[in-house]
Amino acid sequence: MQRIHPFGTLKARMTIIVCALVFLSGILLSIYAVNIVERDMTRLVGDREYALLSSAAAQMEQDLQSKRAVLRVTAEGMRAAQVARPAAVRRHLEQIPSLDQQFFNTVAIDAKGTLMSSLSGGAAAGQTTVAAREYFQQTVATRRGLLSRPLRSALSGKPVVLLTEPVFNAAGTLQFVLAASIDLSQADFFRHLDRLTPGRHGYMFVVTTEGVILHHPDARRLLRNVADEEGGIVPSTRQALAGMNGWVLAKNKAGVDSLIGYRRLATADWIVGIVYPTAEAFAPLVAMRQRALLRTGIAAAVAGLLGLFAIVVLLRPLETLRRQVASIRRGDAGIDIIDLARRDEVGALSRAIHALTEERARAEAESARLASTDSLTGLCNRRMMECELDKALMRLNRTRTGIGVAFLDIDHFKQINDSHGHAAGDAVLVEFARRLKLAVRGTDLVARYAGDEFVVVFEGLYAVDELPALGGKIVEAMHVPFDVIAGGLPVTTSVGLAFGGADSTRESLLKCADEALYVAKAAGRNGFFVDGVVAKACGVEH
Ligand SMILES: Nc1nc2c(ncn2[C@@H]2O[C@H](COP(=O)(O)OP(=O)(O)OP(=O)(O)O)[C@@H](O)[C@H]2O)c(=O)[nH]1
Repeated sequence: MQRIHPFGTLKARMTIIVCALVFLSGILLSIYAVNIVERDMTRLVGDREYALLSSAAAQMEQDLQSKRAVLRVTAEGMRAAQVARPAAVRRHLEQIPSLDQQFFNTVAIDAKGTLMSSLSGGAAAGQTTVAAREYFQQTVATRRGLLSRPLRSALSGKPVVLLTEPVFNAAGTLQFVLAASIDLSQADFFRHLDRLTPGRHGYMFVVTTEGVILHHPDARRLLRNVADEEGGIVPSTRQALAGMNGWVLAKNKAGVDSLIGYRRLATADWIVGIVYPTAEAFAPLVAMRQRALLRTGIAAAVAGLLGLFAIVVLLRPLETLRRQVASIRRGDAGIDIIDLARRDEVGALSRAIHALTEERARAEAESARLASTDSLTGLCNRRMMECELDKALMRLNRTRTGIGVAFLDIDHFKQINDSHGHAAGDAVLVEFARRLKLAVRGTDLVARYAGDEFVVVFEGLYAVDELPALGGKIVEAMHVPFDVIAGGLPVTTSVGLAFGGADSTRESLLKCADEALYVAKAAGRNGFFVDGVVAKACGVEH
């Protein structure tokens, strides 16, 4: 039997396909589920960070408001007290402790832009002028306080932003301008932001809407404009400068994938920002994805094993059927061992195999019959006769009896054909065969040898003396005219008979019978002749 490669079996292929499908669908499902969860979680984390950012922005806004309020109240007090001279101004400022708490420094600048007094000392009053500074000019022009652009302080050299407040006299003439600075390099003002710094590598920053950096963990970047920096503005910051509030997933300036949020203040042209590297922000998500994929893989492997087990169990009847067919082929068992009662595909296959085997057996029997039968007369053919004669000769050893062989030929059969046609000749052959069978015992073997020649094998004879009676019976059986043409057709036969024992062969017996037939023919036909018994040769006349 042809050996099947282990991976070529239906079982192996089904298992591989089932495992692959389970694994693939498991992985795809888990990727799909993880993606949905990740999308929601990302939104959740982004919204949470943005909420923190908004609260930090609100806090910063409140800080600025309270600083403005302190400065405005100070200016109001000075206007009400008609404070005008530098010394009086300085004294007044020194009496307000919240100025010191809220600001890095507070200065008074006269209407011409000359420094009148500075709370923290520094440059000498009367010698420093800020007339050219934008914040001073705008305050004078608008007669209102403002929040300046970030700048480097002329007094301290520090990066600062200034809050200004004009002080008028009773007639409404500008007396001087109060300018209070916030030191951008001091963490104090941005403490709310820094408290909210996300993770280990995240950071908060503040830029003006023009892109100037007010607060950044890298202090060297303070007062730089993001547009002037190497690499230019990252796209998300460009959007924020254009007015976008919200968060995005994008690369930061260093090229790190990050969650980046922006929140613009309502009362200042400032934008508070947050940068949170995604590797850190979504670390739990990454861990969750790995866990999910690992568990899916394990589940798929278990499902595959269960699938294999199920396939092995389900295909067992097929294996049983294969074994049954193999043992039927070897001849160890009959066709009946196949279970035909199953109600599944294996049952259908069993029934098909059973039916096929039976059909084949029938066909073999039929072809064996055809191979051993003469199709016209239905008698055994020559081949079958020779085979049976051989067997009969072999049996003689046991039975210790003799055997007789009769060789027959229809007399002048050619004339019958020629005179009455081939069909009539066939009909004569059929009738001749029928009569011949009736003339001998049912146990005798009657065969058509060839054309109009027939052979009869008689078993169980004891002596050659028995043959004349048999020959006579045969010749006699043909004497009634054959009913194959109107009025009947006289048909006679000549018979040669031979007797043999255990030492005879098929060839010798047939040869003797044929020779005896020749004698019978020569003697005038319509009679028989027994080989070796010349005295008993006799003609039978009609
Ligand atoms: N109709 C028919 N004729 C057959 C068949 N087989 C052989 N024959 C014919 O049978 C004839 C046999 O003739 P022969 O045996 O030569 O001689 P015969 O006419 O019988 O003369 P004798 O044998 O000498 O009496 C031939 O003409 C064959 O063609 C057959 O199946 N059907």
